Amino acid sequence: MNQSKEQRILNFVLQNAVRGDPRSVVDTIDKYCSQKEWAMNVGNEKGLILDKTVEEVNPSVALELGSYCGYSAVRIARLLKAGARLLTVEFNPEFAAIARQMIEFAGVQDKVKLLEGPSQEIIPQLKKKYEVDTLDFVFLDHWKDRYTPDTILLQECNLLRKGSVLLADNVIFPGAPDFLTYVRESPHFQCTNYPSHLEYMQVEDAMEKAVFLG
Ligand SMILES: Nc1ncnc2c1ncn2CCOCCNC(=O)c1cc(-c2ccc(F)cc2)cc(O)c1O
Ligand SMILES: [Mg+2]
Repeated sequence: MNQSKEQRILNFVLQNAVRGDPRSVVDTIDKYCSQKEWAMNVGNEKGLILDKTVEEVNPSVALELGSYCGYSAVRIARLLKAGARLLTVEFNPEFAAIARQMIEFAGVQDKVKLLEGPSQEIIPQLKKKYEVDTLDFVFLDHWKDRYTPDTILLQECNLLRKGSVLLADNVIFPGAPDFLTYVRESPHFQCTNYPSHLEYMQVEDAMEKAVFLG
């Protein structure tokens, strides 16, 4: 049975990156996906916006929706302080298996817990099953039409506190227009837009930061 693109990305990392070095894993995925096969990692241009936001927030508990191959989980985890943790949620079992191996190879497995399943099932379990009080940082990078319902669900589950930061990928391409409207019109969020480009392409994209005001 021929390999999936995601398996080819993982194999390229296993053969070319440095085990235990998150930066080399991130750079190696970017090298493969810019030169050989496009894939929906957040990429380096938007990745720098992600890095700056994570450094600014310095989260103790972070959530990622949409792990894919683990690129942004590795990118986020490498910046977390001792004792901080990232929960990353992936719906697709093949992607989850690849992401687990990517996280392990990068050496950030002690900081990252990958939860397999749809976000709308996992989010209500975070407090009781995964011992989360509130989330300091949330990276939204899953189905674009889940951004709004899951932002509402996070509030309903009391998982946000005054100052919790949401950062959403792809608000221009593929686009999350209802999410932009929702957070920008809500009195509970203070929003900032970061224009950028679609990973590995010269197509306009952007990230939106939404700070929960309580
Ligand atoms: N836990 C969960 N619960 C629910 N759903 C879940 C889930 N975990 C995963 N999923 C499923 C969705 O996962 C992937 C979502 N990401 C994208 O679709 C994406 C697409 C493009 C893109 C595609 C084609 C183009 F031509 C141009 C750009 C670019 C990006 O940067 C993207 O992030
Ligand atoms: Mg994305």
